[in-house]
Amino acid sequence: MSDDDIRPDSSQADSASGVSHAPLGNTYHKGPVILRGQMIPSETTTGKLLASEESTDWLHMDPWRVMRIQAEFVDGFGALAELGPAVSVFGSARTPRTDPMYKAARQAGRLIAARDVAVITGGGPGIMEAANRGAAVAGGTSVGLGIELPHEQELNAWVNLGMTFRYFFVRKTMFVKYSSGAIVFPGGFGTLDELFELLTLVQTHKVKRVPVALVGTQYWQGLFDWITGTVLEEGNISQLDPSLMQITDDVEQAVDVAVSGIAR
Ligand SMILES: C/C(=C\CNc1ncnc2c1ncn2[C@@H]1O[C@H](COP(=O)(O)O)[C@@H](O)[C@H]1O)CO
Repeated sequence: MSDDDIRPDSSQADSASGVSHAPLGNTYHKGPVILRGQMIPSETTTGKLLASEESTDWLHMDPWRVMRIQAEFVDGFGALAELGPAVSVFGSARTPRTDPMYKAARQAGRLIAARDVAVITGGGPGIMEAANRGAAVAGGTSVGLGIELPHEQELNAWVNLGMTFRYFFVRKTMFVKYSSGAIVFPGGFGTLDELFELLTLVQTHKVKRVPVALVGTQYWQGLFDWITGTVLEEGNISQLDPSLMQITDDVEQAVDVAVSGIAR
């Protein structure tokens, strides 16, 4: 029975005489609530649902946004729940295909896939494309978790399991939840955001330790020295924290580090 069904209240009817003793007339059932007489609404719930609306302001309000965020979590969890072991590869969206780091990220994707581990990237160009390419060509699972950006961008052509997110924080949850390790290639703010998100969650024990390999000693050493020097000396991190990441130029070693968190 639908929640807006109107039916006579048979408990009030005298079946012998056939005379209805429902002094207030029909009973309107709204879930567990009954309404009679003047309390019966002129519009039904279904009627309201199906009515066309003049204003679409609600589309841009927080309660509706919360529903969209929920939907994004549901779709993400649904798409990735059965992925199996995976490693995230982060790095610049701007790395040209001719750059040695593009080649290195491709190699990383291939080596990760060869270990039967899925590769997860942001699904964009540059390092992301290279890692997806290496994984897909090697016959592996090549995941792209894209982000809706003002200038429309497709997921790169080497993604074989992809989803595009509207919200950065939902997408970042997916990276953290579904990867057991990460390889970080040279990159800009996006890459640094992904690296520090991971390190912060590990440092604060929100997630268990995730091995992180940084590829490119020349690129990362300055940051690492500043962290282990100034940041540590000022007492803003603990002694342990710098060991959460390892820097290398050797892609095979980076893959070893990243997959070391996967129980076999
Ligand atoms: C800037 C350009 C394209 C952006 N396209 C992106 N698509 C998917 N994911 C992206 C994109 N840009 C950034 N990201 C995420 O951040 C990391 C790279 O950011 P960076 O600032 O380039 O370091 C990356 O790992 C993604 O997850 C024009 O080509």
